[in-house]
Amino acid sequence: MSKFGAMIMGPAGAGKSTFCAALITHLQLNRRSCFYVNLDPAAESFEHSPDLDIKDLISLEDVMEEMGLGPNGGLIYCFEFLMENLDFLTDALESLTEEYLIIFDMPGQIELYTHVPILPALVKFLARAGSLDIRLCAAYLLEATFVVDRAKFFAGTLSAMSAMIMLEVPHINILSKMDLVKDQVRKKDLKRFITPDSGLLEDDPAEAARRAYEGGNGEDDEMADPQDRAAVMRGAGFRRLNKAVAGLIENFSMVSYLKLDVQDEESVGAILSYIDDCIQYHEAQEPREMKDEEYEGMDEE
Ligand SMILES: Nc1nc2c(ncn2[C@@H]2O[C@H](COP(=O)(O)OP(=O)(O)OP(=O)(O)O)[C@@H](O)[C@H]2O)c(=O)[nH]1
Ligand SMILES: [Mg+2]
Repeated sequence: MSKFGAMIMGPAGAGKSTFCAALITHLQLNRRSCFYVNLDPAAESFEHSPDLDIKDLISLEDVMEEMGLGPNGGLIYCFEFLMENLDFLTDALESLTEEYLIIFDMPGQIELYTHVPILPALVKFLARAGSLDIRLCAAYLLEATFVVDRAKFFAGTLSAMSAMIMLEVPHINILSKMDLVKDQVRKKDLKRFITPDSGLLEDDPAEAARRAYEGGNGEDDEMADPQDRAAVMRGAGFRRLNKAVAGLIENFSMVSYLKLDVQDEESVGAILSYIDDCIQYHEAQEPREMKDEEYEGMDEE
Protein backbone atom coordinates (compact mmCIF):
# COMPACT_ATOMS: atom_id res chain seq x y z
CA MET A 1 0.00 0.00 0.00
CA SER A 2 1.39 3.35 -1.03
CA LYS A 3 1.36 6.44 1.07
CA PHE A 4 1.27 9.98 -0.23
CA GLY A 5 3.19 13.03 0.82
CA ALA A 6 4.26 16.55 -0.02
CA MET A 7 7.55 18.02 1.14
CA ILE A 8 7.25 21.79 1.48
CA MET A 9 10.67 23.34 0.94
CA GLY A 10 12.30 26.67 0.19
CA PRO A 11 14.45 29.44 1.62
CA ALA A 12 13.92 31.06 5.01
CA GLY A 13 10.67 32.95 5.36
CA ALA A 14 9.34 31.88 1.95
CA GLY A 15 5.99 31.08 3.55
CA LYS A 16 6.37 27.30 3.91
CA SER A 17 4.67 26.93 7.29
CA THR A 18 1.91 29.36 6.31
CA PHE A 19 1.29 27.32 3.16
CA CYS A 20 1.27 24.07 5.17
CA ALA A 21 -1.38 25.59 7.46
CA ALA A 22 -3.51 26.74 4.51
CA LEU A 23 -3.18 23.33 2.88
CA ILE A 24 -4.26 21.56 6.05
CA THR A 25 -7.27 23.86 6.46
CA HIS A 26 -8.20 23.23 2.83
CA LEU A 27 -7.87 19.45 3.21
CA GLN A 28 -9.98 19.50 6.37
CA LEU A 29 -12.69 21.56 4.64
CA ASN A 30 -12.72 18.97 1.89
CA ARG A 31 -12.95 16.10 4.37
CA ARG A 32 -9.53 14.78 3.49
CA SER A 33 -7.15 13.25 5.98
CA CYS A 34 -3.74 14.73 6.50
CA PHE A 35 -0.80 14.15 8.76
CA TYR A 36 1.39 17.14 9.54
CA VAL A 37 5.07 16.49 10.16
CA ASN A 38 7.22 19.37 11.34
CA LEU A 39 10.85 18.78 10.39
CA ASP A 40 12.06 22.24 11.39
CA PRO A 41 13.87 21.78 14.71
CA ALA A 42 13.71 25.55 15.32
CA ALA A 43 9.98 26.08 14.64
CA GLU A 44 8.09 27.32 17.65
CA SER A 45 4.49 28.17 16.88
CA PHE A 46 2.04 26.51 14.55
CA GLU A 47 -1.45 27.24 13.31
CA HIS A 48 -2.23 23.51 13.35
CA SER A 49 -0.28 21.55 15.89
CA PRO A 50 1.95 18.96 14.22
CA ASP A 51 1.05 15.28 14.42
CA LEU A 52 4.75 14.57 14.52
CA ASP A 53 7.38 17.11 15.53
CA ILE A 54 11.15 16.67 15.12
CA LYS A 55 11.54 18.71 18.31
CA ASP A 56 10.29 15.66 20.21
CA LEU A 57 13.42 13.94 18.92
CA ILE A 58 15.88 16.82 18.96
CA SER A 59 15.67 20.59 19.25
CA LEU A 60 17.97 23.11 17.60
CA GLU A 61 18.19 25.14 20.77
CA ASP A 62 19.54 22.18 22.76
CA VAL A 63 22.01 21.28 20.00
CA MET A 64 23.35 24.82 19.80
CA GLU A 65 23.72 25.03 23.54
CA GLU A 66 25.22 21.61 24.16
CA MET A 67 27.37 21.25 21.05
CA GLY A 68 28.37 24.90 20.78
CA LEU A 69 27.15 25.05 17.19
CA GLY A 70 25.60 27.95 15.28
CA PRO A 71 22.10 27.76 13.76
CA ASN A 72 23.19 26.32 10.40
CA GLY A 73 25.66 23.77 11.75
CA GLY A 74 23.10 22.95 14.43
CA LEU A 75 20.44 22.25 11.83
CA ILE A 76 22.73 19.91 9.89
CA TYR A 77 23.50 18.12 13.17
CA CYS A 78 19.74 17.73 13.86
CA PHE A 79 19.20 16.18 10.42
CA GLU A 80 22.17 13.85 10.82
CA PHE A 81 20.66 12.79 14.14
CA LEU A 82 17.29 12.22 12.46
CA MET A 83 18.99 10.05 9.82
CA GLU A 84 20.45 7.93 12.63
CA ASN A 85 17.02 7.63 14.26
CA LEU A 86 14.72 6.97 11.35
CA ASP A 87 12.46 4.83 13.53
CA PHE A 88 11.13 8.15 14.78
CA LEU A 89 9.55 8.60 11.35
CA THR A 90 8.76 4.96 10.60
CA ASP A 91 6.93 4.38 13.88
CA ALA A 92 4.65 7.35 13.32
CA LEU A 93 4.04 7.01 9.59
CA GLU A 94 3.93 3.30 8.83
CA SER A 95 0.32 2.78 9.86
CA LEU A 96 -1.07 5.66 7.75
CA THR A 97 -3.35 4.59 4.92
CA GLU A 98 -3.38 5.82 1.33
CA GLU A 99 -6.13 8.30 2.23
CA TYR A 100 -3.68 10.53 4.08
CA LEU A 101 -1.64 13.32 2.61
CA ILE A 102 1.51 13.53 4.73
CA ILE A 103 2.77 17.11 4.80
CA PHE A 104 6.42 17.70 5.67
CA ASP A 105 7.18 21.26 6.78
CA MET A 106 10.90 21.78 6.14
CA PRO A 107 13.40 24.27 7.56
CA GLY A 108 14.55 27.25 5.51
CA GLN A 109 18.35 26.89 5.65
CA ILE A 110 19.34 26.99 2.03
CA GLU A 111 22.36 24.72 2.41
CA LEU A 112 19.97 21.88 3.11
CA TYR A 113 18.68 22.17 -0.48
CA THR A 114 21.91 22.87 -2.28
CA HIS A 115 25.04 21.16 -1.08
CA VAL A 116 24.58 18.69 1.73
CA PRO A 117 23.44 15.19 0.77
CA ILE A 118 21.11 14.69 3.75
CA LEU A 119 17.85 15.60 2.07
CA PRO A 120 18.30 13.23 -0.89
CA ALA A 121 19.03 10.45 1.63
CA LEU A 122 15.92 11.32 3.64
CA VAL A 123 13.74 11.45 0.52
CA LYS A 124 15.14 8.10 -0.68
CA PHE A 125 14.33 6.60 2.70
CA LEU A 126 10.75 7.94 2.72
CA ALA A 127 10.07 6.86 -0.85
CA ARG A 128 11.78 3.46 -0.78
CA ALA A 129 9.49 0.65 -1.87
CA GLY A 130 9.08 -2.02 0.76
CA SER A 131 9.70 0.52 3.51
CA LEU A 132 7.48 3.58 4.01
CA ASP A 133 6.88 3.68 0.27
CA ILE A 134 5.66 7.30 0.26
CA ARG A 135 4.93 8.80 -3.14
CA LEU A 136 6.41 12.22 -2.59
CA CYS A 137 5.99 15.52 -4.32
CA ALA A 138 8.51 18.22 -3.55
CA ALA A 139 7.06 21.74 -3.48
CA TYR A 140 9.68 24.49 -3.57
CA LEU A 141 8.51 27.94 -2.53
CA LEU A 142 10.13 31.18 -3.61
CA GLU A 143 8.79 34.56 -2.47
CA ALA A 144 7.17 36.54 -5.25
CA THR A 145 8.89 39.66 -3.90
CA PHE A 146 12.08 38.27 -5.50
CA VAL A 147 10.72 39.47 -8.85
CA VAL A 148 11.64 42.99 -7.82
CA ASP A 149 15.34 42.13 -8.04
CA ARG A 150 15.71 40.04 -11.17
CA ALA A 151 19.24 38.80 -10.49
CA LYS A 152 17.99 37.60 -7.10
CA PHE A 153 15.02 35.95 -8.78
CA PHE A 154 17.33 33.92 -11.04
CA ALA A 155 19.52 33.01 -8.07
CA GLY A 156 16.39 31.76 -6.27
CA THR A 157 15.32 29.88 -9.38
CA LEU A 158 18.73 28.25 -9.52
CA SER A 159 18.32 27.02 -5.95
CA ALA A 160 14.89 25.60 -6.89
CA MET A 161 16.50 23.82 -9.82
CA SER A 162 19.30 22.52 -7.63
CA ALA A 163 16.76 21.02 -5.19
CA MET A 164 14.84 19.51 -8.10
CA ILE A 165 17.91 17.83 -9.60
CA MET A 166 19.18 16.66 -6.23
CA LEU A 167 15.97 15.07 -4.98
CA GLU A 168 14.78 13.19 -8.07
CA VAL A 169 11.11 13.15 -7.08
CA PRO A 170 8.18 14.91 -8.78
CA HIS A 171 8.67 18.59 -8.14
CA ILE A 172 6.62 21.76 -8.36
CA ASN A 173 7.82 25.34 -7.90
CA ILE A 174 5.63 27.93 -6.27
CA LEU A 175 5.82 31.72 -6.22
CA SER A 176 4.42 32.48 -2.78
CA LYS A 177 3.07 35.74 -1.32
CA MET A 178 1.56 36.81 -4.62
CA ASP A 179 -0.60 39.30 -2.74
CA LEU A 180 2.53 41.38 -2.11
CA VAL A 181 3.35 41.93 -5.79
CA LYS A 182 -0.09 41.87 -7.40
CA ASP A 183 -0.31 45.62 -7.73
CA GLN A 184 3.37 46.14 -8.48
CA VAL A 185 3.94 43.86 -11.45
CA ARG A 186 1.96 43.91 -14.69
CA LYS A 187 0.36 40.62 -15.75
CA LYS A 188 2.41 40.60 -18.94
CA ASP A 189 5.64 40.94 -16.95
CA LEU A 190 4.59 38.34 -14.44
CA LYS A 191 4.32 35.73 -17.20
CA ARG A 192 8.03 36.16 -17.83
CA PHE A 193 8.71 35.14 -14.23
CA ILE A 194 6.23 32.26 -14.17
CA THR A 195 8.20 30.67 -17.01
CA PRO A 196 11.57 32.35 -16.45
CA ASP A 197 12.71 34.41 -19.43
CA SER A 198 16.41 35.33 -19.52
CA GLY A 199 15.48 38.58 -21.34
CA LEU A 200 14.34 39.83 -17.94
CA LEU A 201 17.96 40.64 -17.17
CA GLU A 202 18.28 42.78 -20.31
CA ASP A 203 15.59 45.24 -19.32
CA ASP A 204 16.02 45.08 -15.58
CA PRO A 205 15.26 48.45 -13.94
CA ALA A 206 17.49 47.56 -10.97
CA GLU A 207 20.30 46.84 -13.41
CA ALA A 208 19.88 50.21 -15.10
CA ALA A 209 20.13 51.86 -11.70
CA ARG A 210 23.25 49.83 -10.90
CA ARG A 211 24.91 50.87 -14.16
CA ALA A 212 24.07 54.49 -13.59
CA TYR A 213 25.67 54.18 -10.17
CA GLU A 214 28.76 52.62 -11.69
CA GLY A 215 28.94 55.48 -14.19
CA GLY A 216 28.28 54.15 -17.67
CA ASN A 217 28.06 50.68 -19.13
CA GLY A 218 30.80 49.50 -16.85
CA GLU A 219 33.08 48.10 -19.50
CA ASP A 220 34.73 50.85 -21.44
CA ASP A 221 34.56 53.89 -19.23
CA GLU A 222 37.77 55.61 -18.29
CA MET A 223 38.11 55.77 -14.55
CA ALA A 224 40.71 57.49 -12.51
CA ASP A 225 40.73 55.11 -9.58
CA PRO A 226 41.90 51.58 -10.46
CA GLN A 227 39.93 50.22 -7.51
CA ASP A 228 36.72 51.66 -8.97
CA ARG A 229 37.61 50.17 -12.31
CA ALA A 230 38.19 46.73 -10.72
CA ALA A 231 34.81 46.93 -9.00
CA VAL A 232 33.10 47.75 -12.27
CA MET A 233 34.86 44.89 -14.06
CA ARG A 234 33.65 42.57 -11.34
CA GLY A 235 30.16 43.99 -11.97
CA ALA A 236 30.46 43.24 -15.69
CA GLY A 237 31.63 39.70 -14.95
CA PHE A 238 28.74 39.27 -12.56
CA ARG A 239 26.30 40.39 -15.23
CA ARG A 240 27.75 37.98 -17.78
CA LEU A 241 27.54 35.14 -15.28
CA ASN A 242 23.95 36.06 -14.43
CA LYS A 243 23.03 36.07 -18.09
CA ALA A 244 24.66 32.69 -18.65
CA VAL A 245 22.79 31.20 -15.67
CA ALA A 246 19.48 32.74 -16.76
CA GLY A 247 20.04 31.41 -20.31
CA LEU A 248 20.72 27.96 -18.89
CA ILE A 249 17.50 28.01 -16.87
CA GLU A 250 15.53 29.18 -19.90
CA ASN A 251 17.09 26.72 -22.35
CA PHE A 252 16.46 23.71 -20.16
CA SER A 253 12.84 24.79 -19.51
CA MET A 254 13.09 22.96 -16.23
CA VAL A 255 11.58 25.55 -13.94
CA SER A 256 8.19 27.15 -14.08
CA TYR A 257 6.10 28.46 -11.22
CA LEU A 258 2.61 28.12 -9.86
CA LYS A 259 1.21 31.22 -8.21
CA LEU A 260 0.17 31.07 -4.59
CA ASP A 261 -1.96 33.53 -2.70
CA VAL A 262 -2.36 31.80 0.59
CA GLN A 263 -5.44 33.85 1.56
CA ASP A 264 -7.25 32.63 -1.53
CA GLU A 265 -8.82 29.22 -1.04
CA GLU A 266 -8.98 28.62 -4.81
CA SER A 267 -5.26 29.25 -5.21
CA VAL A 268 -4.46 26.75 -2.44
CA GLY A 269 -6.88 24.24 -4.00
CA ALA A 270 -5.25 24.63 -7.42
CA ILE A 271 -1.82 23.87 -6.00
CA LEU A 272 -3.19 20.86 -4.14
CA SER A 273 -4.54 19.57 -7.47
CA TYR A 274 -1.04 19.79 -8.94
CA ILE A 275 0.37 17.93 -5.97
CA ASP A 276 -2.34 15.26 -6.25
CA ASP A 277 -1.58 14.84 -9.95
CA CYS A 278 2.16 14.59 -9.39
CA ILE A 279 1.75 11.72 -6.95
CA GLN A 280 -1.37 10.26 -8.59
CA TYR A 281 -3.24 10.48 -5.33
CA HIS A 282 -6.75 10.09 -6.72
CA GLU A 283 -5.91 7.07 -8.86
CA ALA A 284 -4.92 5.14 -5.74
CA GLN A 285 -8.00 5.84 -3.66
CA GLU A 286 -10.37 2.98 -2.98
CA PRO A 287 -13.96 3.85 -3.76
CA ARG A 288 -15.45 4.36 -0.33
CA GLU A 289 -18.95 4.43 1.01
CA MET A 290 -20.20 7.89 1.84
CA LYS A 291 -20.94 8.57 5.46
CA ASP A 292 -24.48 9.47 6.51
CA GLU A 293 -23.59 13.08 7.23
CA GLU A 294 -22.14 13.44 3.72
CA TYR A 295 -25.47 12.31 2.24
CA GLU A 296 -27.21 14.85 4.43
CA GLY A 297 -24.85 17.56 3.18
CA MET A 298 -25.80 16.69 -0.41
CA ASP A 299 -29.53 17.01 0.35
CA GLU A 300 -28.97 20.55 1.50
CA GLU A 301 -27.14 21.56 -1.70
N1 LIG B 1 1.73 38.89 2.70
C1 LIG B 1 1.97 37.59 2.88
N2 LIG B 1 2.73 37.20 3.89
C2 LIG B 1 2.97 35.88 4.05
C3 LIG B 1 2.42 34.91 3.18
N3 LIG B 1 2.85 33.70 3.57
C4 LIG B 1 3.62 33.90 4.65
N4 LIG B 1 3.70 35.20 4.95
C5 LIG B 1 4.46 35.82 6.06
O1 LIG B 1 5.84 35.57 5.86
C6 LIG B 1 6.49 35.30 7.10
C7 LIG B 1 7.17 33.95 7.05
O2 LIG B 1 6.20 32.96 6.86
P1 LIG B 1 6.44 31.44 7.29
O3 LIG B 1 5.27 30.66 6.84
O4 LIG B 1 6.82 31.34 8.72
O5 LIG B 1 7.71 31.12 6.40
P2 LIG B 1 8.61 29.81 6.45
O6 LIG B 1 9.07 29.58 5.04
O7 LIG B 1 7.93 28.70 7.14
O8 LIG B 1 9.83 30.36 7.31
P3 LIG B 1 11.00 29.49 8.00
O9 LIG B 1 10.38 28.23 8.50
O10 LIG B 1 11.50 30.38 9.08
O11 LIG B 1 12.02 29.26 6.95
C8 LIG B 1 5.39 35.37 8.16
O12 LIG B 1 5.44 36.64 8.74
C9 LIG B 1 4.12 35.15 7.39
O13 LIG B 1 3.01 35.80 7.99
C10 LIG B 1 1.60 35.36 2.10
O14 LIG B 1 1.09 34.60 1.27
N5 LIG B 1 1.40 36.71 2.00
MG1 LIG C 1 8.52 27.47 8.74
